[in-house]
Amino acid sequence: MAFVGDRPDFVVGREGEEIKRDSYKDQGIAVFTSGGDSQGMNAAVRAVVRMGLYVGCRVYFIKEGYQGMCDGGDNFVEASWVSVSGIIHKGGTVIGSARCMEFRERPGKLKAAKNLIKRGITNLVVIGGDGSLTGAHMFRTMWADLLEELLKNGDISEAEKTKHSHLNIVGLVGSIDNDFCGTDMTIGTDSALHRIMECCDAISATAYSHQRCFIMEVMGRHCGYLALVAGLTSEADYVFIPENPPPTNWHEILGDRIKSARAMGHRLNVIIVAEGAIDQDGNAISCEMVKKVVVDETGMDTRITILGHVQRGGAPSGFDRVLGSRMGAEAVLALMEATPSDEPCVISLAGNQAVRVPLMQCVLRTQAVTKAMAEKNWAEACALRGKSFLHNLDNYNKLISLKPPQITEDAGIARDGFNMGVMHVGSPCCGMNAAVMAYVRQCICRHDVVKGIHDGFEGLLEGNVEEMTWSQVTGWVGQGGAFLGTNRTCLPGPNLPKVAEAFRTHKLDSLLIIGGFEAYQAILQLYEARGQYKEFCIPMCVIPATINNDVPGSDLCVGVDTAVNEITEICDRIRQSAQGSKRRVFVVETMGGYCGYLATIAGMAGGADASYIFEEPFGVEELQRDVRHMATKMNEGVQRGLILRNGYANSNYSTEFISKLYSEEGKGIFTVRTNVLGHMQQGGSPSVFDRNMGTKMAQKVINWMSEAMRKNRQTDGSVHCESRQTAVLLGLRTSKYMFQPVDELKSAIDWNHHLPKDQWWLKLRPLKAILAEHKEDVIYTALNNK
Ligand SMILES: Nc1ncnc2c1ncn2[C@@H]1O[C@H](COP(=O)(O)OP(=O)(O)OP(=O)(O)O)[C@@H](O)[C@H]1O
Ligand SMILES: O=P(O)(O)OC[C@H]1O[C@](O)(CO)[C@@H](O)[C@@H]1O
Ligand SMILES: [Mg+2]
Repeated sequence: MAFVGDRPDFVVGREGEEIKRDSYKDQGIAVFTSGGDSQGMNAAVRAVVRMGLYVGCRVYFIKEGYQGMCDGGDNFVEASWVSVSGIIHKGGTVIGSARCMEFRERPGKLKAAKNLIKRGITNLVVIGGDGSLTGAHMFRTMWADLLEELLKNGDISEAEKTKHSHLNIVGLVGSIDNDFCGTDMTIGTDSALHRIMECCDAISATAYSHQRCFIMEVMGRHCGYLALVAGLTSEADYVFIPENPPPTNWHEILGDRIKSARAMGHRLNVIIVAEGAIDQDGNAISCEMVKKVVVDETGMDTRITILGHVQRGGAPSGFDRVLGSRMGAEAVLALMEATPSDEPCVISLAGNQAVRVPLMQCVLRTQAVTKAMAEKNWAEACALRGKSFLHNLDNYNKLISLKPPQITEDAGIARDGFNMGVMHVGSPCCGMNAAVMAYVRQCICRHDVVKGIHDGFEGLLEGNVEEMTWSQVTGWVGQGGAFLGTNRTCLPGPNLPKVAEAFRTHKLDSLLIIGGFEAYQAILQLYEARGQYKEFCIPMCVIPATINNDVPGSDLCVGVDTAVNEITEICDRIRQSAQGSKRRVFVVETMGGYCGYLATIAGMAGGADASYIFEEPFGVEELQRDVRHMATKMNEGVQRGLILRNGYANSNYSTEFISKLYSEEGKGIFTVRTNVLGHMQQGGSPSVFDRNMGTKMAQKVINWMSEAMRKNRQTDGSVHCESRQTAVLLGLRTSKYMFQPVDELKSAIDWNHHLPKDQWWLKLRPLKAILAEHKEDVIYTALNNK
């Protein structure tokens, strides 16, 4: 979705057609949430309402899911712009949800159909899990038949039947389980993982103190996604999931694993059990059973913690708020663009893109997983869950198999492998340690030697280099900052001879730099100096890791997700601080260098009224317009305003200037307070996404590095390579990880501001504006058109 050329009151739908504001005047849309609630449902509801109003529809809530649809009456409520104010940060669903037996049966569906027809509603946005969407699919399949019966019973007229002959349905997958085939992530899963990870971190602390073994049950009646990802990102000793039951002798394996870990000096063990875990025969594996095995096999002091509904509660993560917002807006456009011959669709996430996938296809695939599990075809069940599931499973198995007992530090690891350097360049960020941990362990497994270079190039020049060990990186995945130390200012360029000498001294066969824009610059400088220094003719790679999200060649950097969450949470708290006080506007300054990603995405997640960034030039006109807009909102009952400003947005229109402007112009209407967030954005506990991304990227680099070193091994055993394909950056582009020569990325950069020329997220800004917009007469100009 984007604005069209110089006509900002038009948006373009996904298919390229123009949709004018009010182009669907008086169409009726209803939105409802169904099944288990999930964090982010409110963001989706808000987006459906506001995008629906933008295109001119009448929007209705159906309260309490299918139950409300069957019951009718007060459960149908017309929505307004204000009715979804102040809900984006709330967990659960403000319009209520239910599991409804009545709707499963024909009489229930008849009642629901009649209630819709009587209100002229034939456009539905269903937000729910696999069950809710399956129900929607059945409802639509039976629609013509239901209408026939309603007519026969005299419940509707012939005219009503003709007018409502077609039911349009678009589904949004809202469920913490991530069990619906066809989307990478369901709305709520990321937040549930946040909750689980907070608990894992907390449990680990008490487990450490008492040297205990903890068995944690996480949700997922039929799906092991939550357990799997939680296990991977908390370095759990064992994970039980339904799709991939453990070997029949799991009792012994589990016992041995725990005993070996203790022999290595580990003070604690964590075992994660999915609620729906089963064995090879399909029998449930409960926490009690696992506890008995642990106690019998090891005699360990063992405790069970069942997380339960805690996982579905609490504030949604930044990711879920943005996901819900994007999906909700896209659902409205999909409904409006649908023709009677179109199949109903589900709005799903493929990489960074919102895409429309046929509902029926997703339902059938989701049902196929159930069938595969019933037939004990585990490989098929895992494959049907999708690429991301398989990837996590593979990663988990590799990390686990990397752990003792197979490999111990004193087991005589061959020292004739490659010497692989790893360091950080740039500012620290969350997820860096996870990447180092995964890299180190897998190198050791391949019998390579990892040279950990402390404090970037400064450390290298000072000889601060050590061989890294297995146990050294235990527990690193969940830790923020950069244990290896990092340095932003010392680049190799001015010190090439000394850097070359250090490469020689440490006999480096490859180099991985995990860091920000400066990490990219460093590898580029080394690559460009290959002609003078043969020491730099080794495979080199960058993993982009910075909260700025300004590294070329990658849509996302490690560390960004944690920063977005930090900012989003702080904004929630800042806004809440003004509860009960008079109308107030907060001006919040975020980090990001020249990149406006954080201000934009955290602004979208926090429901900000405006966000000022360098990429979208603004001047007095825009500022005046926004101040007036804020005043209008306040006059109409909105109590608090939130303005985000990226630190480098404009050197003249500083944070202080903007605060003063709002203050002066808002006199008598609202007061203004300023917050400069600073380094708290870099800190905190790494989000699950960043832990996972760091681990995943390191895994990919290992494979690439090993192949590059092997291919370029000389007869004397040294490594020598010159091609541009051997100095690369690993980036996430749309939904693919790609190794791109650093040299090729040079032309994709605005070197004056250290920014990629093409930034995918800028296309989200018009949506952000629509969702924050209030008055009909306020027309936003879109960035893309400037
Ligand atoms: N086959 C079906 N036919 C009609 N309605 C269904 C069907 N399956 C589910 N529904 C309706 O959807 C509701 C929610 O389904 P379910 O309890 O499976 O939750 P869900 O949407 O899968 O969410 P989650 O699993 O995340 O809690 C059911 O209570 C029922 O009203
Ligand atoms: O709230 P209820 O009905 O107990 O639902 C619990 C179930 O909901 C889910 O969390 C999905 O929302 C399942 O994983 C879990 O088994
Ligand atoms: Mg379900």
